[in-house]
Amino acid sequence: MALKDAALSVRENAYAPYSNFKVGAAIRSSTGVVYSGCNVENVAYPEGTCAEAGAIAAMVAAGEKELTEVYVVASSPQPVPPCGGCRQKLAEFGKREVKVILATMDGAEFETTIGQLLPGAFGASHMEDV
Ligand SMILES: O=c1ccn([C@H]2C[C@H](O)[C@@H](CO)O2)c(=O)[nH]1
Ligand SMILES: [Zn+2]
Repeated sequence: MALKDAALSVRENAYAPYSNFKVGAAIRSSTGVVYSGCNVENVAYPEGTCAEAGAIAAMVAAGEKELTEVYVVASSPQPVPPCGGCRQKLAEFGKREVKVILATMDGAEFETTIGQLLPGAFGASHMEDV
């Protein structure tokens, strides 16, 4: 399945009664499998989780640890950039060059990379002396 179709499809399942802002994310793993996730909010607001986090959790639960492409779609006028936490999560499982497409429901797409979203990322190399 195409990443775009997977992201649009899973977005319909988003649970966002507090923000009314539904987000869908799809990632392709290094084996070519597509995993998807949607945002899941909670009445205790900080307990809500992002679409990107859901897709990554699905990939890891399936036994995979490398993502090679990301697609995020939301019903906003402009493509929505992942939050800071999701940028760090994406950087954990994807190389800097990995393409990230941010899209709107109207079909507008903005292309970036994990490295551009999180320049100077904290990584394992920073702990080498520990
Ligand atoms: O990239 C993003 C940005 C926001 N949200 C969710 C979190 C929250 O449920 C709602 C409003 O911030 O959108 C995501 O899932 N991914
Ligand atoms: Zn997030």
